[in-house]
Amino acid sequence: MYRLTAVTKRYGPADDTVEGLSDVTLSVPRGGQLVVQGPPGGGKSTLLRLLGGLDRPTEGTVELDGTDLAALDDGTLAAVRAEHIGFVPRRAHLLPALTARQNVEAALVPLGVRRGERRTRAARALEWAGLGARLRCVPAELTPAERQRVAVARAVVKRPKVLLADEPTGGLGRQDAAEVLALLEAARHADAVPEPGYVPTLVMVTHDSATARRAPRLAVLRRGRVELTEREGGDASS
Ligand SMILES: Nc1ncnc2c1ncn2[C@@H]1O[C@H](COP(=O)(O)OP(=O)(O)OP(=O)(O)O)[C@@H](O)[C@H]1O
Repeated sequence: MYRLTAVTKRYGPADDTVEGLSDVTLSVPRGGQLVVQGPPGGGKSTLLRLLGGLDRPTEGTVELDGTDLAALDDGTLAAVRAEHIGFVPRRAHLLPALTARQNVEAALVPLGVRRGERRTRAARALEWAGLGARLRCVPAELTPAERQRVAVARAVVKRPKVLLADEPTGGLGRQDAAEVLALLEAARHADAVPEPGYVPTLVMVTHDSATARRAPRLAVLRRGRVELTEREGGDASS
């Protein structure tokens, strides 16, 4: 469960600050879903960076399952990120010399998973992502949409508590974008994921209006301020 309490993030020197986020309070239950929208500069990336422990708030607390991320030292925070937070960026950023399978396996190395298990889990995650026939391809041999699906598999394979996606379909055509979004949403359904019984919390920045309409929770960020809409039935009906 994520709980943000009175979170403000300021950038820049004291005499010339920009507020990326202003007094944001919200929570997302374990296994729940939040879609984030808003105009350019509204604070979406700032929010994701704080949720992902990539940055610390100027004021307020960002708690993941009761742990205040900002109170952790850098080493502990890095370990929490490696184990519990799966991030899908705008562009896949795969390692060009490695195959799709090796790219996915790489997410398990910091967790000390042995090689045989890494290979099995990476293959399973890629099969789940519809890339069972592409395991041995290097990124240059994959389409942009396939590379983005590898990025989703790489985030999911370690069974993180949370999946964070920052405009994961940027630059993709309509059909490809819909497939990547469907994959991310599918990751929340225990029967569809490669790891039985695993349901991550999903926070996703997307401009896709159909995804926003389906989301049990929608946060619109304008000038750092949040407007939250929760749909009746919440995550149960999603
Ligand atoms: N590292 C930084 N240094 C200074 N100001 C920053 C920094 N990062 C973000 N900002 C400012 O904080 C505000 C929110 O930016 P943020 O990138 O979070 O918005 P966004 O909604 O993700 O925008 P976009 O859709 O354009 O990516 C903006 O005014 C931005 O200029």
